[in-house]
Amino acid sequence: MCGIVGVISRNPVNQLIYDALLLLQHRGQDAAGIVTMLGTKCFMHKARGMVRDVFRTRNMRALPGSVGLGQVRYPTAGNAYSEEEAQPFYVNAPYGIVLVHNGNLTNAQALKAELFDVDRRHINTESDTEVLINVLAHELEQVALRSSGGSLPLTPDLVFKAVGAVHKRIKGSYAVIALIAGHGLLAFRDPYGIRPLCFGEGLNNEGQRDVMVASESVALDGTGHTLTRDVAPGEAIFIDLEGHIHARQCAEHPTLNPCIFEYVYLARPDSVMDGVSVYHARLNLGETLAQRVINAMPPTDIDVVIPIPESSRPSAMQLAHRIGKPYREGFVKNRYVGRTFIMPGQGVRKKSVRQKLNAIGMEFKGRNVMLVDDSIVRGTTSKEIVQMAREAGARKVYMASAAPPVRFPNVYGIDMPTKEELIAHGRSVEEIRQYIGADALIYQDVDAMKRVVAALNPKIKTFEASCFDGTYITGDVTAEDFATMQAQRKLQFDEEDSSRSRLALQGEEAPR
Ligand SMILES: O=P(O)(O)OC[C@H]1O[C@H](OP(=O)(O)OP(=O)(O)O)[C@H](O)[C@@H]1O
Ligand SMILES: NC(=O)CC[C@H](N)C(=O)O
Ligand SMILES: [Mg+2]
Repeated sequence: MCGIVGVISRNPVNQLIYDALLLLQHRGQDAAGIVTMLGTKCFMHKARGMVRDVFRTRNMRALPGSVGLGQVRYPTAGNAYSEEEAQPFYVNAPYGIVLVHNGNLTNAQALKAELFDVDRRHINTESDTEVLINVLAHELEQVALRSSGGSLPLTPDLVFKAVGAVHKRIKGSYAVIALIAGHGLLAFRDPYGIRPLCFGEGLNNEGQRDVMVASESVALDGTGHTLTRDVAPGEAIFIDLEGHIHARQCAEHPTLNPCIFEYVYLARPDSVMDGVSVYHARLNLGETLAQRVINAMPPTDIDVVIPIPESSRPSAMQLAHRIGKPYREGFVKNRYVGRTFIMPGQGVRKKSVRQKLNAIGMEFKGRNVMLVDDSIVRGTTSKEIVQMAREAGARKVYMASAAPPVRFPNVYGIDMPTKEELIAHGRSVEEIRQYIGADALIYQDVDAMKRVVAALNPKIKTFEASCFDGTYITGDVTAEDFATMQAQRKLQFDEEDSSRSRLALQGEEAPR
């Protein structure tokens, strides 16, 4: 996941995009970027780091124009430390296109070769987003050329035809926002609806209408926009420079299969995604988890329920309510340390858990505590936290996870490319319990998880839940694709690790 936003307005959009990116910061902490457009000229600033560090006043001043887009990046392809791979990406032909992407292409390497050999386009980074923008550029060029040799204006109809052709070539997950210079803002979502995308409208200070497209509704709410609806799977929305919204279904067989991990962990609880309140989904997960706890042990064995901040709070609260035990805040989160799961590299993640969370002794001393987390992925957080609870004087430390065991790699935009890194891969629940050092470990059930989230929107029949059930919803990820993606990520990790070690030897901090 990454956070993406695009705006068409009649007033400058630099501050509006900045504010929206801050609201999407939880979706990517590694790099941030904004492009604005004045006339047909694009202005770009992007760099590694969090939004507040990337944009200084001088950078904001250099982003004029009333149309623009932005991204916060959580890398799932290519190199986390490369500034070049920060988004937006730009190509100069046709028209001049800038693009931001949330998701992960599963056929990026094959497309890269095809773009070079057949379309005569060179890809200069390891980013799948650079592949995506080049496929879109090529297809736009083709539809423009086919319509009277490119002499006619680029109409929404032609843009939609190009998106239809893009859907046929690229595989995997993608929510995309692109600016076509001199024409407008294009947004589209993959035919499986894996990654989220929504749009809405608002009135600016002069009473004029803005249109905003974003990954999560929280970006619209927080900037004074009203959610119109989600972009449908396979659908494209084209907003022309007058602010008129054109929409068309561009995929042949679209189906809605939102990534269930968005509801578990990725999204902000105050967002509504594909008609489901993320907060409500987490309450429901806490409710069914409570039933699993009751089945596993008498609640009288538990003195207190303690969440592992931040994302597990709604589930832990509901669990406590359901089993009739007090909910207490036993860990304080340092608000200046980001989300550990989306940090690149296991070393930095591990160090960050202790920097981020600290125990309040009185909530643990002599008590049997039930710790609740939203998910256990690599086990980095739970192993440290169980130990911290013991150090704080807990008598028994039980652990419950609002998500089922994460046993399979993800190829659709969550950075867990290899099964070996997952604590639940090849281990029984009892073995995981021993590894994290808890006195009991209770997991959510896969079917119950799907059932209680789907209950909030009857239109959702299936989820992309591959990391829990091993079913890859696009159905076209071959063993070779897996191997290519894993090898490519491993190569990046090795390069990143060796550059970290080199810097450490020189007594310098590795870039973060
Ligand atoms: O088993 P692990 O590999 O440690 O991953 C799972 C943990 O990582 C996430 O927390 P994170 O600190 O990223 O974010 P949060 O503050 O939103 O909970 C998640 O909420 C779990 O606590
Ligand atoms: N998490 C994402 O959406 C990542 C987008 C893209 N695959 C990148 O690595 O930059
Ligand atoms: Mg957490």
